[in-house]
Formats: sequence, C-alpha cells, structure tokens
Amino acid sequence: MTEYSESEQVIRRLYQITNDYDEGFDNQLKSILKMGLERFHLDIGILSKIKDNVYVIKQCVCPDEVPLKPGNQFELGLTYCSVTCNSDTHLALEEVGKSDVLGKHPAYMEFGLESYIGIPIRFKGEIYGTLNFSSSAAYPRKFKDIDIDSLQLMASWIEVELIRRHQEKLLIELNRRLEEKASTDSLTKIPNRRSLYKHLRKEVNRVNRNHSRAALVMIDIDHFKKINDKYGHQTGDKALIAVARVLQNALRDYDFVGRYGGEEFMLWLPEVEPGQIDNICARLMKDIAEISLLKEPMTISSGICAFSCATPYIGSVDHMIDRLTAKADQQLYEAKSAGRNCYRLELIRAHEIE
Ligand SMILES: Nc1nc2c(ncn2[C@@H]2O[C@H](COP(=O)(O)OP(=O)(O)OP(=O)(O)O)[C@@H](O)[C@H]2O)c(=O)[nH]1
Repeated sequence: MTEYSESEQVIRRLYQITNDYDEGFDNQLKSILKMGLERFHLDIGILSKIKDNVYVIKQCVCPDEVPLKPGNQFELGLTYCSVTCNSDTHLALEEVGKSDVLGKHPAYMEFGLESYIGIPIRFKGEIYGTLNFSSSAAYPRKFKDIDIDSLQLMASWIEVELIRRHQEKLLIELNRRLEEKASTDSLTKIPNRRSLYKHLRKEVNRVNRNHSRAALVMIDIDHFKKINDKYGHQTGDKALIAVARVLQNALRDYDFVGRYGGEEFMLWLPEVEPGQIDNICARLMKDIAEISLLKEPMTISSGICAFSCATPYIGSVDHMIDRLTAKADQQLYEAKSAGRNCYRLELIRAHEIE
C-alpha cells in the first residue's frame, strides 16, 4: 500500500470514529486506541492523565493477560511517558533493549517494554497526559512518518474533545446557576414568585388528580412600612430575610414557601387537614414574634384557602390557581381588616370553583 493511500485510510477511519458522537467519549477513545494498536502492530494502547508525577490510566486497550485498567496509577518516572512529556514531542522507540540511554529506563527494567510510541496531550496550555502505545515485543520495523502523523491526528482529536467536554460541563453548570438565579429571590434566597407558580402548577395538578387536599396561604408582615420608616430600609431587608428563614424552618419537607413580592409570602401546604392549619398558623405567628431583630415583636396576618379535591376540578390548572390565590388574598384582606396579627380561613371544594 502506498503512503498516500495509507494516510487516506487513517483519515477516513479517524473521521468515522470521531464523527460517531452517539458512541460516547469513552467508546470513541477505545476505538481510537484499537485503531492505533492495529496501525502500529502493538499490544497496549493507553490514554493517560498525569498529575503531580502520578500517571493514571484514563482509558486503555490491552490483551486479557495484561492486568491494566482505567484508574490504575503508576509513578510517572516508571513510564516512558516521563521522557515523552519532558521532550515535548512524540517519542518512538523500536527496540529499547538496544538503546544505550533507555535500555536502563525503569519502564524497560520493570515491564520489559521493547517498543513504544507516544505523544503528550495538552489541555489548556498544560500537559494533560499522553496517548501511548507499547509492547513487550521488539518492533520489527522503523516507525514511519505516517505513523507519527496518525499519532498526531489522534492526539489532536483527543485535545479538541477534552476542551469541548470541559466547555460543555461549564455550560451545563452555568445554565444550572442561571436557572437557580431566575427562580430564587435575590434578597431572601427562597423561591421567588416565578418558582412558586412553577411549583404550584405541578402540585395543584397532582393534588387534583389524587383526589387529595391542600391549602394555599398568603402571609403579609403587619405594618411593614412602619418598620422601614422607623429602622431604615436595611433593617427592613433583614426583617424580610429573618421571616423567610422562620417560614422555611417551620414547614414540613414537602411544603413549599416562596416570596410572593414585597413583604408578602406564599405557602403551599399539600395534604393538610383543616384541623392542622390552626396549629401551623399559631406556630408561625409565635416563631415570627420571637425574631429578636426589632424592639417590638413582628406580627403577620394570613389568608388561607384550604381545598378538597374529593371531587376534582375539571377546568384549567392556571384558572384553579388564580381562584385559589384570589380566595387566599380575600382572606388576608379580612385578617387585616380584623385588626392584623391573625388569620382567616376559607374551606372550599375544588369542583365548586367557578
Ligand atoms: N426593606 C424593604 N422594604 C420593602 C421591600 N419590598 C417592599 N417593601 C416595603 O414594604 C412596605 C409595604 O407597605 P404596605 O403595603 O403599606 O403594607 P404595610 O405597611 O405592611 O401595612 P399592612 O400590610 O396593611 O399591615 C412598603 O413600604 C415597601 O416599600 C424590600 O425588599 N425591602
């Protein structure tokens, strides 16, 4: 086979492997290592990661009787890769035993590796590890230019893929952080209104389908404007943070609390019996009164709409949430009108929602 058609073959094979994203990085790597072993007529193919003079096998392909697997670690000095990394370019050795310099190398003394071809892999400007192929048998011919070219092409793909995967991870993390930011109230760090409604849509649907019950609670800090006026806006902020913390700590795992806006909070209490609501409200009022931020105790007023879906509601979930919110809001208004520091409750049956 001519050198030209050999290089064509290498490129075509590499293209097939690297284009097959569905295989996943690990399987693509294994295919590349297998391709290298066939190309170089060697036994052991390894992608290594090197850190602090420790050589870790990231991926390898070798005969069954060779006990190497991903995760195995060696002292870097025991491998030819220490030479590869130091020389900063590829290293190709056909018959190490005959070499004056490397014939005494620990990789030869320890493992009897007669032939080796390897190249450094770089990641973000630093040595990541090596791509290397070796065998305990002497190599019967000289490595050719096409061998070195193939090795370089394989290494280039691995380098690009490492960066691509790294950037993909960064992007996923960035998206997660953006999503978290978009659903968290920046002051109190509890879910914001957007997140509340997202949760409600899922939960109201679930409760309705399960013929269960729940309660929606609107909580408003009393005379909050006076707190701001008397202690300043910063203390007002601290009060909001303290109330949010109390609400979060007071609730059961499956309850949900969010900041509805301003000095208003909303609670979602699934599967709650009407009899339990008095206890919950009394406990919240007590815990909030015990916040020791201001000279006087803080008080809250609450409006509650508790509903049963024994006969489910058949309209849209958005409409159901609107009606539940409006009813809780009406009860909050009643509590404020009754002098504040109290709660008002309306019990309804879901299927009667107009
Ligand atoms: N410090 C602070 N104040 C806020 C924030 N959001 C809203 N407020 C203030 O909360 C106050 C709410 O006042 P009002 O709606 O009159 O209600 P209130 O004084 O609590 O009176 P009642 O609800 O009738 O008991 C306003 O002065 C807003 O400026 C915030 O994030 N931080």
